[in-house]
Amino acid sequence: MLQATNIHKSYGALQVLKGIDLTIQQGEVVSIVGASGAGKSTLLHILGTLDSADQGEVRFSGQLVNNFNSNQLARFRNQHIGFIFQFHNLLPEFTAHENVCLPGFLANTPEDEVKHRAANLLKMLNLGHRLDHKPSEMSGGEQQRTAVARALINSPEIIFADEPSGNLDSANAQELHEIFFRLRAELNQTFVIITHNEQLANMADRKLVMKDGFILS
Ligand SMILES: Nc1ncnc2c1ncn2[C@@H]1O[C@H](COP(=O)(O)OP(=O)(O)OP(=O)(O)O)[C@@H](O)[C@H]1O
Repeated sequence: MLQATNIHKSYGALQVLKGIDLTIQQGEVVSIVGASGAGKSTLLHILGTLDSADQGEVRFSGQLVNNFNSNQLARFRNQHIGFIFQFHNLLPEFTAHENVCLPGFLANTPEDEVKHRAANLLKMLNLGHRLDHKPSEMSGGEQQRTAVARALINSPEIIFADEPSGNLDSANAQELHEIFFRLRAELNQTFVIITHNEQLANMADRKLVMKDGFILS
């Protein structure tokens, strides 16, 4: 469902990605590991259309996104891609339910449908009792699970996660990792996950090791 070909990216004289080829199938959980500075986040941002490559192509289900303008990209991301970052980036003045609803409203999905779906997702992630809580009224694990629900609200084809459990204690990290695999089992959800957590990296269907701008395996 995702195909990246010959991706190159430099920042000034620094060549960060030197020709990455990568294909991700629907329902796969793929982890990306590698030393700090290896280019993992840069690659994830390019795959997720948050940044553009200097050279190479990114296709989703055959559709080339390289030439999309910024409005087209924003719409494409909102409808097809979910993101989870190390820090949840929830809006502090909104409740968990409102935070999850927001990308659904931006996609112009009918309001009732969005609200119903957001509540169901939060319940599915064991947050049925936290719908009306603001981020500051939730634990770190609950905040991150809310971010997972937000990533799922528009039924994305793929979710990109950058160090999703990097800010969690081991019990919450493990719960989050189990959720990823439950979502794959129940929804055939596709994930590409950058992680320094060895357990998560090894649970994935494929573990990609990045070094010096290339994928080693
Ligand atoms: N916007 C930018 N401008 C200049 N250099 C950048 C920029 N973004 C990243 N870099 C550099 O590119 C290299 C790769 O960064 P990247 O964040 O992709 O690495 P990473 O493998 O994700 O590292 P980490 O595990 O520490 O998050 C680093 O040397 C970084 O300093």
